[in-house]
Amino acid sequence: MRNDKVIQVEALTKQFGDFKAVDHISFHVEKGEIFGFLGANGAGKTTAMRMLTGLSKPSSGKGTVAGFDVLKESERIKERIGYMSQKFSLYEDLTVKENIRFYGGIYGLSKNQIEIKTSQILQELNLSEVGSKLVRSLPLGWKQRLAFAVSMVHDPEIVFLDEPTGGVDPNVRRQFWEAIYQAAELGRTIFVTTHYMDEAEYCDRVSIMVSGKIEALDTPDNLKETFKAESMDEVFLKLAR
Ligand SMILES: Nc1ncnc2c1ncn2[C@@H]1O[C@H](COP(=O)(O)OP(=O)(O)OP(=O)(O)O)[C@@H](O)[C@H]1O
Repeated sequence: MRNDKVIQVEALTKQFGDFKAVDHISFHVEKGEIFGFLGANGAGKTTAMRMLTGLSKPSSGKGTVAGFDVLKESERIKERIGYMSQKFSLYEDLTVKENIRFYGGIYGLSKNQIEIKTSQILQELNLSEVGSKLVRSLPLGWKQRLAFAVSMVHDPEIVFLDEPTGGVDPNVRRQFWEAIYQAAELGRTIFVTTHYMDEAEYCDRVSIMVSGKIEALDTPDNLKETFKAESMDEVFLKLAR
């Protein structure tokens, strides 16, 4: 892992009226890192992620994502990142191939690049046989893997995953995590929110957000040691209750 900071923020804050949904968070993420972003419901994860992905303007604070300023260069940031939301954005009424082509087009890939990417993704995901099927007909786990691949169609430096594995069983989640590891091995940085504490164990480092603030940030092993806990589940319960 090289020591490049691909995300670096200082005192980043988002205020809705008098309420600070994100309250002066400061942290960095290194290139190729799998960074877990944890917190109970309503802790402020999605709000923070929206600021990091250029979808929402911070109320105060500063920082860079992929080398661009979160306050002034949100459009540049969007070009350099991938994003997979909780309700991932595949079109159910389009086929697998059509979805890949559509997003390739959105990200400005040439026709040729789109064709190459399409066969690459279908092959990597073992989806060649269902390329012409409607996304609607695929099992949820396949859709999640496809959405992840599509979020990287433009070779982004950082991929933001917002609870990417909701609703599928542990086996299917493990397969998804294999895909995450593969992407990280290629030097891609992964920023992932999850409610599953076994997934937190798979991350290089984990931050835990409580009421808009980052209350802890370290490797899973160090967090367990610091909080005298057997598992990340216990760490999370001690902090976020
Ligand atoms: N546009 C908004 N206006 C006012 N309050 C908001 C807005 N967006 C979010 N909030 C509030 O900010 C807080 C943090 O919400 P956020 O969605 O970031 O939490 P979260 O950690 O992502 O939760 P979850 O895990 O449920 O997605 C919540 O109390 C929410 O009600």
